[in-house]
Amino acid sequence: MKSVDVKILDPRMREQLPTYATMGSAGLDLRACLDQPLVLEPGMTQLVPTGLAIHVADPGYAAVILPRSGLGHKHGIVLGNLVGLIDSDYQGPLMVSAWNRSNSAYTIEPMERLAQLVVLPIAQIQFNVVEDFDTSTRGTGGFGSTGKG
Ligand SMILES: O=c1ccn([C@H]2C[C@H](O)[C@@H](COP(=O)(O)OP(=O)(O)OP(=O)(O)O)O2)c(=O)[nH]1
Ligand SMILES: [Mg+2]
Repeated sequence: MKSVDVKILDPRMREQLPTYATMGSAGLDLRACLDQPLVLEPGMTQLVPTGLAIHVADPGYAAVILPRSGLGHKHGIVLGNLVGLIDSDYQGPLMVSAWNRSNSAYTIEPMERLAQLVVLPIAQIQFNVVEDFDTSTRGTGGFGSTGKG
C-alpha cells in the first residue's frame, strides 16, 4: 500500500484518521471539522475544513475529493467544484466545498463524514504538435455517434 504524509490540523482527527471502510474501498471518508452544526441553505456553498493536510509528493499520483453517494443522492449535498483535485505538491489544508444543490436546508454536523478522498495514478504528458492524427476507429465521432441501442 502506498504511504502518504498527513498532518493532523484538528486534534479531533487524531483518534479518527480516515481508513478504508472495507478491503475493497477506494475512498477514505473526510469529516467536517466544524465547531458547531452548519446549516447549508438550498443553493449555498461553504468551504469546510477536514482537519487534515496531505502531501502526496509523487507527481505520478493525485488525490481527488468526491461526493459521498448517500449524501449526494438523498440530500443533494455534493461539491461546489463538482470534483476537488489535490495536486501532488499541495501541502495546505484539505478543504471540502460543500454545495447544497437540493431545495431543502441540510445541517452538517461537526465531524460528520462529508466527502471522500481517492488517490489516483496520474500521467503527466507533454504535447507533441502534429498536423494530422494517425487514423483511429472512432475518428472525430462523438456525442452519441455510436447510437443509442
Ligand atoms: O476541493 C478542493 C480542491 C482543491 N483543493 C486544494 C488542493 C489543490 O492542489 C489546490 C488547488 O486546486 P485547483 O488547482 O483545483 O484550484 P485553482 O483554482 O486552479 O487554484 P490554484 O491557482 O491554486 O491552482 O487547492 C482543496 O483543498 N480542495
Ligand atoms: Mg490550479
